[in-house]
Amino acid sequence: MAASGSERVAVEKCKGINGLDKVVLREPRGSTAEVYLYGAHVTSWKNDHGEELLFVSSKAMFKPPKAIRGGIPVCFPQFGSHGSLEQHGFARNRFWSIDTDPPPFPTNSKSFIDLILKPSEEDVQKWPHSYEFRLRVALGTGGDLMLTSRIRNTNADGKPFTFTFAYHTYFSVSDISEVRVEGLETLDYLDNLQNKERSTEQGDALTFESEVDKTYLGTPTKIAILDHEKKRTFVLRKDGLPDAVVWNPWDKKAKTMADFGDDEYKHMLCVEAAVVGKPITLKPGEEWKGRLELSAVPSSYCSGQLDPQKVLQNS
Ligand SMILES: O=P(O)(O)OC[C@H]1O[C@H](O)[C@H](O)[C@@H](O)[C@@H]1O
Repeated sequence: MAASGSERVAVEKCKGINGLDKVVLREPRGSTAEVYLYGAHVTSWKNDHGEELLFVSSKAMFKPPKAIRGGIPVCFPQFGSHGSLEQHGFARNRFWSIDTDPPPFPTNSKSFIDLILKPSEEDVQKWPHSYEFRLRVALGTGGDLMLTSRIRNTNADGKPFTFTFAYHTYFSVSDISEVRVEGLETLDYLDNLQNKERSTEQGDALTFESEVDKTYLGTPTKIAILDHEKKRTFVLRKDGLPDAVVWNPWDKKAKTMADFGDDEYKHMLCVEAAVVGKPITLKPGEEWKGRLELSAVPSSYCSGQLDPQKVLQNS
């Protein structure tokens, strides 16, 4: 996959913070992404101007067994506290391997990496199942970031297993109070701050003025995050991931988190493509696929009026 001559290498394996292995993806026009093998964790996604699009806390530890605070943690086999396992499952704090011989999987990107996670003996004690979890991280021409998870039940005892899942994406935003999220209006959600009580969202785009931790159920495949100050819109497209979690800890919770700066809540928003409401069950031999595609586009802002339909259609 190495490019020749003056071209930059599309996929480079190197050492990251604290000597942890990471992979750098580069796309010819200049976009980049970085993935740590620890957690198969995307920690950076930059556009062709070199601007960072993901939030990673200045206090993130990059120290196993703590998951990295920011970027895109992968939550599996459990999202949040929806089950008896540790919060968000264990995939985010396991060492993944590079999958040198992945099953055929078409791509038109030259800049991608395939990672794989299989259970250790210790994992089997916690979750008594055998599986192969393959994650492909790819940078498209134009700089889109694409994550595809393929999870296969390889149980030899004939038993199915059930899981919940999320790509826990931390977006970098200029100022949380200037941000709107479109695509989740009028949907039902579970309010994680109210014992997962079910409510219905109002008709307006979401805006933020306090702590939020909601799981929206059965969302459209496209969600937009509009950053007015940056004049940037993130567009999430998802497949196989019906739900979306929206999280910002705000000031009080921020202060209780050792790996998160007191004021950093102003510059991040998590919008997480997820499967929570109806967990996935796989029989032995069956495979599930969940795909997330992120793009960042300049947003037009005319005299205080953003037409949500236009933003969603044009992107
Ligand atoms: O601190 P973590 O385990 O990484 O979780 C961070 C957050 O993740 C999700 O967004 C959950 O909905 C929140 O309840 C949780 O606080």
